Amino acid sequence: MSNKKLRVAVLPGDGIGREITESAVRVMREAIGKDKIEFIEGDIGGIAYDNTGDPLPKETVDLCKNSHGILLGAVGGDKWDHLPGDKRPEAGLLRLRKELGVYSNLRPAVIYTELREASPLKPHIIGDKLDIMIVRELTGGIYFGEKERIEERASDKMAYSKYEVERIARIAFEQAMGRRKRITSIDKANVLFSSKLWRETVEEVAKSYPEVEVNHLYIDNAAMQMVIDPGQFDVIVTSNMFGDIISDIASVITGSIGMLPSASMGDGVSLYEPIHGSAPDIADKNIANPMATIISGAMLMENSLNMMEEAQRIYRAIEKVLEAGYRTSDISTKGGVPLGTREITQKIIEYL
Ligand SMILES: NC(=O)c1ccc[n+]([C@@H]2O[C@H](COP(=O)([O-])OP(=O)(O)OC[C@H]3O[C@@H](n4cnc5c(N)ncnc54)[C@H](O)[C@@H]3O)[C@@H](O)[C@H]2O)c1
Ligand SMILES: CC(C)[C@H](C(=O)O)[C@@H](O)C(=O)O
Ligand SMILES: [Mg+2]
Repeated sequence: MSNKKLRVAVLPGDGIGREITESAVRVMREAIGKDKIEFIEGDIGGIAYDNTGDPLPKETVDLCKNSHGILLGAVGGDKWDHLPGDKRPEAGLLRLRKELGVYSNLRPAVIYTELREASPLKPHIIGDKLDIMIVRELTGGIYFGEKERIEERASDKMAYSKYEVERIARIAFEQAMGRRKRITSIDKANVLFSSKLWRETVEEVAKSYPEVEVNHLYIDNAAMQMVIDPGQFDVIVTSNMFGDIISDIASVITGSIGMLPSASMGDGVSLYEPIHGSAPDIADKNIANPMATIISGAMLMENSLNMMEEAQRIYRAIEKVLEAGYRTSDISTKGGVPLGTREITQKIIEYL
């Protein structure tokens, strides 16, 4: 990237996407100081299909590749569910991830002390601390395998190469080295060939990290363990589909899916997005929780713009807003009147 001015691509997408990205951009602008960054909008998902016939127009890919970081809202909605597979909003997002080569998706699931009551789990199950880093492989596996539909039979191939598993395993081990040095690799090696390769490869990479304790779980047991004893997890490394599922479970333990951000990285520009979807049931009502997107924006500033201090101000402001008792409706437990999307955003700005 040779541009002098820092540029962030903003892709609102569908449903609550516009509301939550607007919130994040407002907070980022305030934290950074005006005019230091240009935020340029692009279309993706259903809205892009409506405007151009393609859920990922070439202009959007060009914009992303010419930016220092990308902030995405969410894509999808009933309106586009009837479309053929490659025209669906979700296909636009998958193609973007693939085109950018962002194979490593980091999904930190952290429970804020103030939100313990919002968790569906009992306090003694949550324990003292919940701080899990889910490392999800993002550009391979069943999402991108050969697909076939012949009349009443359909298939999706789940394939992984050793190279793909090795590179994501290394990312996970590096994460673990900076944390509590414990990795849980999740697979289905009792049934799937691709999982057997996954497990063998993780074991091989583990030899270079003797300080890290490695544990393997099958996905079905992992889903149960996440609910009965989430405190056992430090870093989780897993494939594309298992990571998608286990991160939704982890998110709700933290109080709401509206709290979980993500960073997707590869060798080029990185993509930041909340882990939740376009939530069509609450779109345009000013009730969506914008915090996952705001935290994703802060991660973008930290990792892609080298603005560590400014990002820290955002993380702290969110903590202070929660400490002061402000909530959106998805995390509101005490029967008070929850704030709307715009109003909680304003509070976060006030606490910066
Ligand atoms: N990354 C993405 O763009 C992404 C991720 C998941 C789903 N989707 C798409 O989104 C659409 C809806 O999918 P879904 O309903 O299965 O999942 P979803 O994550 O959109 O919603 C699940 C539930 O969580 C709630 N929710 C989600 N985000 C919230 C927020 N920020 N604040 C408060 N509540 C929130 C919703 O209201 C809903 O009740 C589908 O078209 C799906 O394909 C997109
Ligand atoms: C919308 C969909 C393609 C996407 C995924 O499965 O990766 C979403 O669920 C996510 O978690 O980001
Ligand atoms: Mg998902």
